[in-house]
Amino acid sequence: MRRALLALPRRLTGWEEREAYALLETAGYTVVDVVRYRPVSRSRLFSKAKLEELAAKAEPLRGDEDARIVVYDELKPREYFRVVREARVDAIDRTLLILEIFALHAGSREAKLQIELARLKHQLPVIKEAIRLAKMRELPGFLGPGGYAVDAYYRYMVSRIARIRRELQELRRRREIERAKRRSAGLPHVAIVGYASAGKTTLFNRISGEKKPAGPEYFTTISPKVKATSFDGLRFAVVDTVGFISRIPPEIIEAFHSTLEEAAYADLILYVLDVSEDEYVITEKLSEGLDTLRRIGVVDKPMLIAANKVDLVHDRSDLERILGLIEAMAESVYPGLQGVIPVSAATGEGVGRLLCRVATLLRGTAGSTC
Ligand SMILES: Nc1nc2c(ncn2[C@@H]2O[C@H](COP(=O)(O)OP(=O)(O)OP(=O)(O)O)[C@@H](O)[C@H]2O)c(=O)[nH]1
Ligand SMILES: [Mg+2]
Repeated sequence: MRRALLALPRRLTGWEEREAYALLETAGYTVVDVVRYRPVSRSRLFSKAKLEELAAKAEPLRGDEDARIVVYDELKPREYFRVVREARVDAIDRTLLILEIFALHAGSREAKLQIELARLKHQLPVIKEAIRLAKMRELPGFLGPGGYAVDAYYRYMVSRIARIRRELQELRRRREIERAKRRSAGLPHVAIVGYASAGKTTLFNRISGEKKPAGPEYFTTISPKVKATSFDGLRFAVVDTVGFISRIPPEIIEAFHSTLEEAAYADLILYVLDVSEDEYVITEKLSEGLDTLRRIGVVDKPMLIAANKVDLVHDRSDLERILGLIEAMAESVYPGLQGVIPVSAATGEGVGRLLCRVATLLRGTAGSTC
């Protein structure tokens, strides 16, 4: 495990803070100390005093190449250099933390390239700032003398970004051809979406008979998985996608466009929601998720909500109330909602009924019995 000093903004809610710790753990960090702060302004996160506190707490990490200060926020280049110069420990922000996790799980060439692209785009302004500082002689010795090395690195990054973009375009074109082939074979598409760790892959495996990895960590699934399957004589393709998290950084939204894009092309959205969590968390995650979908252009496509992990909810009247709440909330913001169905992807409870509803909606027949 790598050691981390965590800098947490005070505005986070309880579950967002738990999400922060979960992400750090998934990325392989042990948090050795925490600094809480209120940003001074949009561009400046830390006051002078806060910076000194950060540096003091980072002291034990000095000299440890793997250790990081993790600023759970957006770290602007100037602020990055302030932190690193004061604390003398390298720092990453929330976006880079998420990219580190993505890198751990990226299997396909496309996923790897997308992560590299997102990382390069994130680093570019930092390198620009390094060039500026080197020219002002404020950053002696950074990446070699005189800033020439930095200049060369900057040019390398720009050309690498262009190369990756071209290769990604080619991969995307191939994916479109694949998608078109599946379509001409007449297969309707069902995209499974939802928050990280909601149980999307577990449901995908159960529906498709696949054995893709599922687990309690965040972002077990990075690139989309497609499998043709059938229910009640109807063949369809089911697609597993990357999970949502709160406030997805814009770099990642773009980089993972192709994964989420599957949802935009699907005939039906299966939104997996973990209903074993606190009521407040469930509704927050639902509205965040619907927001993310809206941003990729999914606004009124038919959607079923799979209220998952009902095996963990023991009080049935509690469950009824939560299901009602989810339905009311989703209906008020998402016109395409076709129902909320309680399931357990783990035990299989309710999955038959869910598939019956899926088949009915895909066939477009009215008056179904499920
Ligand atoms: N008790 C219970 N656990 C479940 C159920 N469905 C999934 N899980 C567990 O929840 C965890 C997350 O499941 P995944 O299927 O990996 O979730 P995911 O949504 O694909 O997660 P990411 O790919 O990381 O976004 C795993 O530990 C599963 O075993 C369920 O119905 N009941
Ligand atoms: Mg998954």
